[in-house]
Amino acid sequence: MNISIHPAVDNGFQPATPGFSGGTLLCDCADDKVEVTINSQTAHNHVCGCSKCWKPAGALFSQVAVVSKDAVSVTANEQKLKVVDPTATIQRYACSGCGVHMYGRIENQNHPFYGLDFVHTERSSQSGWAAPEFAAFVSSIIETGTPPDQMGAIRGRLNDLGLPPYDCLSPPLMDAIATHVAKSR
Ligand SMILES: N[C@@H](CCC(=O)N[C@@H](CS)C(=O)NCC(=O)O)C(=O)O
Ligand SMILES: [Zn+2]
Ligand SMILES: [Zn+2]
Repeated sequence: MNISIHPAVDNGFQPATPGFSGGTLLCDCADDKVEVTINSQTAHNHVCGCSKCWKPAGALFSQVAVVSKDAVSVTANEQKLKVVDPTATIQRYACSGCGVHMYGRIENQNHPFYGLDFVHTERSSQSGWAAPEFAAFVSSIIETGTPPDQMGAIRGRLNDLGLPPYDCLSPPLMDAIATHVAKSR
């Protein structure tokens, strides 16, 4: 079976470039592209199988990383951005022309990841971004139509790519969330 996880990982991927300090993300519109400038390297890059994260056509997973919200600014055609689901924890700003999600922001100041934005660095023409490290919300791809009997092969492919599969976030991130909850009690 030919499994396409995501175009940015299907043929392997490069490690981050030391000292890389950011770049620009562009939407998929032919004209008047939305541009988001990121003045920093990203962290915790991963592929996500959940139904809410933006996936390129044909991909089973999204690729998404975090970066300080202070490093993120919309530098062209901001008027095209719309929040996909205002009730979601992550406010995902999508281009109303092409549908590409340009950044996601958490407005709840009590959330463990408050202050971090979610970005898809494959929308950048620069190389040097943080490489993906793991696969999150893997079982969630069933919710959007993947037959359950393909999950063994998909988890195997993720392991082969060096992206250990988890059905929520990775253990270090789950520990960070639990630590935040424990401290807030
Ligand atoms: N099984 C659900 C999982 C959704 C989910 O919890 N996604 C995670 C990873 S992105 C999350 O933190 N979501 C917060 C949000 O979407 O605002 C789905 O596929 O829709
Ligand atoms: Zn667009
Ligand atoms: Zn997700």
